[in-house]
Amino acid sequence: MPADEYDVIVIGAGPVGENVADRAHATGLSAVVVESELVGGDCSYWACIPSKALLRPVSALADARRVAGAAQAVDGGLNAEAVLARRTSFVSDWQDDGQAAWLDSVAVDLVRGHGRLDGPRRVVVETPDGSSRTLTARHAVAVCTGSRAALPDLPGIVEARPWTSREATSSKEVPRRLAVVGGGAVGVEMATVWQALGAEVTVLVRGDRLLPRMEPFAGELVAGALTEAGASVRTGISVESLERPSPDRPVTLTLSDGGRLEADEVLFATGRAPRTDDIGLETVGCEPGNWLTVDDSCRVKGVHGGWLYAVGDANGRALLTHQGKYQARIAGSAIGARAAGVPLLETDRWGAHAATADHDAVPQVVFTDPEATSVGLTAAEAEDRGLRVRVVDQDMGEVAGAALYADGYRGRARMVVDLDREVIVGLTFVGPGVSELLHSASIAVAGEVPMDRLWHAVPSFPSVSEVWLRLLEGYRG
Ligand SMILES: Cc1cc2nc3c(=O)[nH]c(=O)nc-3n(C[C@H](O)[C@H](O)[C@H](O)COP(=O)(O)OP(=O)(O)OC[C@H]3O[C@@H](n4cnc5c(N)ncnc54)[C@H](O)[C@@H]3O)c2cc1C
Ligand SMILES: NC(=O)c1ccc[n+]([C@@H]2O[C@H](COP(=O)([O-])OP(=O)(O)OC[C@H]3O[C@@H](n4cnc5c(N)ncnc54)[C@H](O)[C@@H]3O)[C@@H](O)[C@H]2O)c1
Repeated sequence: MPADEYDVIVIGAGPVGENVADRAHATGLSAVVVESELVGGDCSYWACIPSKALLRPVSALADARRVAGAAQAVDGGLNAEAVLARRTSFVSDWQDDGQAAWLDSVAVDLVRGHGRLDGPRRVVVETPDGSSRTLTARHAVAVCTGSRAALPDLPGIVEARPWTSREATSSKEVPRRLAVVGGGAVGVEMATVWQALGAEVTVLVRGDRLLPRMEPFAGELVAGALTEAGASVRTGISVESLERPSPDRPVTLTLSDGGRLEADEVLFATGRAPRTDDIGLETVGCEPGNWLTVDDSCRVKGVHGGWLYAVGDANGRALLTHQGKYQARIAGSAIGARAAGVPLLETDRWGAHAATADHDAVPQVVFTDPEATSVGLTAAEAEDRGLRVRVVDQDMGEVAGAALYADGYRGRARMVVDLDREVIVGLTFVGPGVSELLHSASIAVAGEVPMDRLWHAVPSFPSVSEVWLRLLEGYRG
């Protein structure tokens, strides 16, 4: 085989690209990954890892403060310098040697540079030294190029040099005043961090609540906690223009209610755009710049020969690392099976080559204090799908394990049950320490465990997980 011919070419070495290559290689195929920045992707250096490294000290301190006896031992706030240093250590000071070595250890080749499709099964890489290298794939090319922050087109936004998620997770200084635009996961997590590190934070939300994709009480509890921590959360308001007279001066936002807000930095946490605009999609009959539409094996629809895959953020199905890695496991094995000429792929619902969970069982933990977690459908989404549901709510403060976990525990849970199938289709837990509870809910939802059988899954006393018993009792009456 000539040196630059592989069975599989992966464009983008984020967590998803790494996993597609590894899974395809595990089926006996040769694989190469093309990466233009750092092996490990946004997730490792400017998203999940640094944000969680910054958030963990916030919740650890808050947890201690909520337990009499331990609270008395806490006599100060966070040490911002140490928190930022911990973050920097978790991102290996933005060096990717460790992750590049991992690729090597699983026998996946790495080509550094910007990859672009150049017709069917061909990728041209513009390498850092300005030369180009052509790779050809015998079986498949997987686009795993991720997403970037989407900024609204507002007057003055370029001159304002706003923070995106990249600056919000990598800043080495705490701004005195930070305006956060957007109340999704990035907005609330970063507001939590920077407020706790000493910034004066104002969150500007154009809708009526934070975390609009979750049950309404999630945003309400997180907004309440942010406000108690000293942040200002303003709903029903948007930014109309920005003005920063010079880079070293504050930025002034003009708001939709006619008011103005001055800040030292402004973070736009207003969603994501696919990195599919400059990857040669036009050479294979696809429209550049869009989320790539795929089937459940992550194969791009409408491409002759079925050799092009899009996995992870690039397909827009669920912008989460764990969900992208799940898709990567499915796509990697589907590529392997197709290459081996396996006639029937298991593409039915919950089959080995179908990313069914993307539709019905996407888990998410928003690592604010309190944590906001969910899997499956909200009550409103279930009703939109025409399901006949029963909703059971539970105040988590009434659960003995929760009361022991934190004095005055505040949290809430909601279970959404499909009455026709007698299975749970959605679960939401909001409260301190609930992130580790979520996987039990994912198992119930993805496993479609019957309500009658869940009755036999006994949660330990006195743990926070006894909320399960309360929800099931509420359902059975
Ligand atoms: C602030 C923040 C916090 C988050 N926290 C979480 C969290 O806690 N949990 C969670 O599950 N998700 C979280 N997410 C979402 C998560 O970061 C993404 O879902 C995940 O990074 C997607 O992985 P990916 O491999 O598809 O893309 P990426 O991680 O973006 O990787 C794509 C890679 O492709 C490379 N690339 C792009 N174009 C080319 C090209 N033409 N040639 C070569 N290489 C290219 C890029 O350089 C990059 O390395 C967070 C997101 C943000 C912004
Ligand atoms: N812990 C986690 O799992 C985690 C953490 C961070 C990010 N993420 C993922 O990363 C993705 C991106 O997060 P995000 O918070 O940037 O996006 P998002 O889409 O979740 O939220 C963006 C918010 O900004 C609002 N918005 C959009 N344009 C606006 C404008 N011009 N003015 C004011 N508001 C505007 C939207 O209405 C939305 O509520 C999400 O899909 C999220 O799941 C996950």
